[in-house]
Amino acid sequence: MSTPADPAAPPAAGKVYRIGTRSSRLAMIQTNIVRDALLARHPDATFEITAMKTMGDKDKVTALHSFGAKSLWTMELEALLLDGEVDLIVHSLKDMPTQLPSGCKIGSILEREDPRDALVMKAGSPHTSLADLPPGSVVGTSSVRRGAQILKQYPHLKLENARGNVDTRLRKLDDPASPYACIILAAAGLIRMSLTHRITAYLSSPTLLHAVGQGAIGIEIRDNDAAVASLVAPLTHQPTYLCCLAERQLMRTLEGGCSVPIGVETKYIPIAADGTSDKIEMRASVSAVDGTKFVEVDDVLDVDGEGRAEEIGRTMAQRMLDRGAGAILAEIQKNKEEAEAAQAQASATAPPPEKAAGGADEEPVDV
Ligand SMILES: NCc1[nH]cc(CCC(=O)O)c1CC(=O)O
Repeated sequence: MSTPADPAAPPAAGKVYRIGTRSSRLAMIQTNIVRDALLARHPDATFEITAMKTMGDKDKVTALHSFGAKSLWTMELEALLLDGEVDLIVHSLKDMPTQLPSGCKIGSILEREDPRDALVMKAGSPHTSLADLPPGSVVGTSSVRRGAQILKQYPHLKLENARGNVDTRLRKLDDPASPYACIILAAAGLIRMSLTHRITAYLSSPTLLHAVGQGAIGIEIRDNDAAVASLVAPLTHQPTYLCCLAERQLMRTLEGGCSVPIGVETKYIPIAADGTSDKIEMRASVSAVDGTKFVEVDDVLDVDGEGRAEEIGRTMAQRMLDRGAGAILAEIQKNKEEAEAAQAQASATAPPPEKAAGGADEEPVDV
């Protein structure tokens, strides 16, 4: 993969580029950000948006993990990309698997929106923080990363799944009949959807480290398409790009094929022109699902191009493994396999469950 560098020749006037995306409201907003940025640079070109519901959008029942969870939301769009039906795909970077299919690559990562998680209280709640909530209060989240870190600090709170897109989750939260005292969402999604007023508090370390890639928009392209590579490269925000490469390499080194509760925070530290390297500060954690075990590392390391950025992710992952993260990961993997076996057994004996109405509005399995 080459560093997104500045531009080659502009596209021929009148050229048509097709942009693939999921059709949720947030995905469309993010796709419009990319389309507008491309159009501003290439007013003579045409950018068409192809929005689709993906398998993950349509089937809310099938055991997600048995399909390799995360790729459910990206693989059909990637098939369109590889077939030449679209020329680029706009994703929330945090929903992109760390291993892309062969023939695909990241062409650009745009400047990150606020990467933190956000606490959203039920409408009319008198509470303003997690610390404020009485014992037994229900936090709505389907993310093991969010759940584990919240239980670690607030073991007296209860977790309940809260699925659906951002609008759906807010509606469920505010329903007086729902059990939720609050939900946790990515601040970036709320901000981009003009829902900033719903943010009760921003959460960050030591309470909650965000997901790998959270808040960033990633553009996926064909790895042999030099024209589209040079079209999208100028949209890259280099500090975001390097931080996200480091985060994705951390995850790739730790996960061994399955998604696990990894939290991360990175900060890009540019150094004045004194000859020293820019640096990335990275803090990362792995937690047991119930929050009882926890490994965290934090350091500031030199970054100099994408190779060094990935090296930072690998180094920090190795330090976590040296400090016992492997045992936590193995336990999570074992629990996952047992749950899948139980599920397989249940679906072999029970009639197939009805498919939920679902829709383009569903967001991916939470991370
Ligand atoms: N899990 C789904 C998802 N994927 C990206 C975002 C928000 C935008 C982002 O983090 O870039 C969300 C919703 C959320 O977690 O609240």
